[in-house]
Amino acid sequence: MDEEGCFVVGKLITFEGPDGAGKTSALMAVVPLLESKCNQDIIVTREPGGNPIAEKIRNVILDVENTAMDDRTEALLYAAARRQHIVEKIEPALADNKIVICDRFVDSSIAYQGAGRGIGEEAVAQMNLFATNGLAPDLTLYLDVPSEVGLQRIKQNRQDQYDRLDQEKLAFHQKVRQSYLQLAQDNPERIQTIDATADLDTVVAKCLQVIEQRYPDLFTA
Ligand SMILES: Nc1ncnc2c1ncn2[C@@H]1O[C@H](COP(=O)(O)OP(=O)(O)OP(=O)(O)O)[C@@H](O)[C@H]1O
Ligand SMILES: Cc1cn([C@H]2C[C@H](O)[C@@H](COP(=O)(O)O)O2)c(=O)[nH]c1=O
Repeated sequence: MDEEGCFVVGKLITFEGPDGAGKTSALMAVVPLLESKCNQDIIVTREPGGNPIAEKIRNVILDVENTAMDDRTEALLYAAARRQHIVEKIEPALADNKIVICDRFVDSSIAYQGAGRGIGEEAVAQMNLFATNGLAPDLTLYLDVPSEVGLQRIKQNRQDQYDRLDQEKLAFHQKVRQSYLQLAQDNPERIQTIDATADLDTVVAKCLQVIEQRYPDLFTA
């Protein structure tokens, strides 16, 4: 049940981590494996984005031309995209008893805008409550890598897709990672940390194991 009294029956599972941790790669490999064993429908989505309005906001946020963007404007845009995504896509899917697997959610705002930009993690968490109306993930897989490793992966393999946040200095990404580690420490039930320095197959196997252990009833033997 959310704070407006809507009945939420599905599950929201989020993937989090610093840039280049391998969230998208892991998620894309995990989902077909889950689908082959799971009794419930699964939808995959991402933030910022996930629906046409939020994808437009994503383009504004990540545009390397937008060097003048104020830190609070950035935080508000992420939250605005999130609100639209929740209302249009996440809540209807949860109400329809689906499993929603989302590449990033509020923890990203807390780590990147709260800690990375220095707005304050508590302030960003509070501001996001307005956007989420209390909707929170049931389970979060936090893929942990040292910032240098994540940035190196992006530099090596994805330089053509460098966005405004990827361009930030190492110190920014280190603050982001420290914030994620603190979030994981403060929310041990919800957030499961996965060592993402391992090879992709190992990371994928670990993600599957965590999900299956948490929700054994969803899977056929
Ligand atoms: N476990 C891994 N070991 C080595 N390289 C990896 C691993 N996982 C992903 N990669 C590579 O690292 C790069 C970044 O991966 P990916 O885009 O999945 O990360 P991400 O966490 O989604 O990044 P971002 O948040 O910046 O979008 C890709 O080129 C991918 O092939
Ligand atoms: C949701 C969200 C994301 N970010 C940052 C993290 C990344 O650098 C970019 C885009 O994400 P992707 O994984 O590369 O697709 O946006 C953020 O700073 N705050 C957020 O709330």
